Order: sequence, then C-alpha cells, then structure tokens
Amino acid sequence: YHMQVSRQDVLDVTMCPSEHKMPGFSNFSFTPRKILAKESPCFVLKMMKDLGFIDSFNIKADTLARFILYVRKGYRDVPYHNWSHAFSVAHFAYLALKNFQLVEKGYFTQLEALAYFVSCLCHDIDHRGTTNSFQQQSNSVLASLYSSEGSVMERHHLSQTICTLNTEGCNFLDSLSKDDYVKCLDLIKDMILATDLASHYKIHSRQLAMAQEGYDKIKPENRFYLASLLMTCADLSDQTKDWTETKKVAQLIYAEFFAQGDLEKKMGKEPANMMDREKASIPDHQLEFLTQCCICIFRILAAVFPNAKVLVDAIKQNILCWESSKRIFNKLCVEGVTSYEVLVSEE
Ligand SMILES: COc1ccc(Cl)c(-c2nnc3c(C)nc4ccc(C(=O)NCC(C)C)cc4n23)c1
Ligand SMILES: [Mg+2]
Ligand SMILES: [Zn+2]
Repeated sequence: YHMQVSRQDVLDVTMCPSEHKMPGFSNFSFTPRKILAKESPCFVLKMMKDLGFIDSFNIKADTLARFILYVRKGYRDVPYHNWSHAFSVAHFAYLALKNFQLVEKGYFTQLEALAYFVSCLCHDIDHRGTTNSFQQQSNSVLASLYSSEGSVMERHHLSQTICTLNTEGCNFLDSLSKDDYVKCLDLIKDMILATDLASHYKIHSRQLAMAQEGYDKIKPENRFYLASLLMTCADLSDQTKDWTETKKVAQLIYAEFFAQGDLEKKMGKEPANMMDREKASIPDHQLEFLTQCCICIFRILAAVFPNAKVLVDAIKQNILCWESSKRIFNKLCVEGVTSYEVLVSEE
C-alpha cells in the first residue's frame, strides 16, 4: 500500500519552488481548476504554509506532503467528484480564510481554520459519482454501513479521511496536543457531515436568522452554523466563477448525473428527470438550483461578510447567462438533440 506514494513523490512536494508565482491566486475570481493536477499538491502545501498552519502546529512537511498525496490518491477518476473538485473546494477555504480574515477577526480559532481547510480537501474522498439516494436504491455496501444514520456518502468520506490520517507516515496532526487533536477530529467530523446538501436544508433557516440578527461569535451554535455555511459555500464555489468555468463544471456534473441515470435504467429503475439524459433540461434545472439554493446560501454569507457580495454578483451573472443560453437551447433543442449535447457543443 505504501508503494502508491514514493519517497521521491514526497520530496517533489516538500521541495517544490515556493516562489511559484500565481498572480491573483488569493482573489475570489481566481479559478483553481486551471492548476494542473501534478502541481496541485505543491499548491496545497503552499496554501497551508501561507495560512500559518505549519508554524502554528509545528507540522512536519514530509508527513503533510505524504498525507496530501494519499488524499489525492483517495479520489476516483469520476467526471465531477474527483481531486480537481477537492482542490478547488480547498482553494475556496483558503480564499475565505484570507479575504474574510476568519482567524484575525475571531470567527475561527487557528485550529478551526486548520479543520476547515483539511475538511474541504478531504470532504468527498472516494466518491463514486453517485448520490446518497443511489446508495440506498442500489443497496450498496456504504448504504448497509451508514444508511441508518443518513448522510451515507459523507460518513464514508469522513471514514476515509481518518483512515488516511492513520496511514503510516501520514498523520501530520500527531504534532498537535492531545486536546487539540481530539478537538480537530471532532471539527472535521461536523464539517464533512455538513457537506450533505440535505443537512444544509435542515439548518438553512437558522443560518438565515443568525445572519439577520447579526452574527454573535459567543453563541456556540452560531460557530457550528457558520462552519457549516462555509463548507457548503466552498462545495458550491464553482458557481461564483466566470461563465466559461460555470458551463464547464455543469458539463462535468451532468456527465456524472447522466451516468447514474444510465445505471438506474439498467437496474430497471426510473431515474429522476435531472439524471435522465433524454429528459433533463439543464438550463431549467441549473436556474432552479442557482436561484433556489446557491444564491440564497451566498446571500447569507454576504450578510455576515460584506466583501462576499462579489460572490453573489457572480452567481447573478451566471443566472443571466443560463437564461440567455436557455433561449439558445430551446431553439437548438429541435427533435432529438438533448440539452446535454447542446451544452457540450457550445464551445
Ligand atoms: C453541496 O453538496 C453537493 C453535492 C452534490 C452536488 Cl452535484 C452538488 C452540486 N455542486 N454544484 C452543483 C450544481 C451546479 N448543480 C447541482 C444541481 C443539483 C444538485 C443536487 O444535489 N440535487 C439533489 C439531488 C442530487 C438529490 C447538486 C448540484 N451541485 C453539491
Ligand atoms: Mg459531497
Ligand atoms: Zn463536494
């Protein structure tokens, strides 16, 4: 198992030129998907150094490098829920920590910041490109393990994260004090479980109330709601980038959804419309997702952090683009051409 990550691989990451200049890397408009997969482990290390985690927690660089490489190995080659998604979600955590000054302004302790960044990097480890409901439908091993508690995939991602930490030479958290270590794992658990969209819907109204009353750092439940909100925002952060990026990401998401729909048809099940390549209307579904779910979440974020308004504006821009592309789709979706074929053809 140790053969998967060589000593040389670890050395390449620890020795990577930290003067890797990436103009705009810490701006909200930066698109992390343009970082090549082979360079991304260096950028993860660079972000963690820049956030002060290495110094604050006396983390050993080669242990952290090995952990990052095993986490990358833990992601599968599926269209959307792959390492590139994990890296982009972790990059948003970096942007939030820096641009909202989460630690400097007392929203997060340095330990909560570390847990947030690591949770984002690991939040979808070993995703199979299928939804929680598909686990139930297909009686998957994961469903038999976790369906009684719910959030089946998220519990698996958490379990894989712990397993990776316990892989020999990967536990970069073992330099933490006993208390910090236990607290950090507890935070990682809450944060990874918070990425189940169904869990978000359960607390959405309380997050909205929290923002409208004015964020009160003293209330412990507020710290939980803020951490959950920041996890969901990171998970959806592709939607805050430019239209070219948003369109590319939609192609990946629907490639995954339609592959699941094809599987469900083979199993003699009727897939949901948005999973059925013959029935899905991508612009309509995306407009519904952006207007009913995405923009609401980022509006709450902007109520707590005023400079997050640019993220809401970016989503509004993408909504306009989906509306105009919807008109083009409707014209092109003549007999037999599916909306996915139009989406991928619109290069
Ligand atoms: C925060 O957790 C997740 C988990 C999985 C995914 Cl794919 C996403 C996600 N990230 N970007 C998107 C975009 C652009 N559109 C989406 C449209 C529908 C759905 C969805 O989950 N509908 C519910 C049904 C599957 C039960 C998710 C969408 N989504 C977020
Ligand atoms: Mg997930
Ligand atoms: Zn995700």
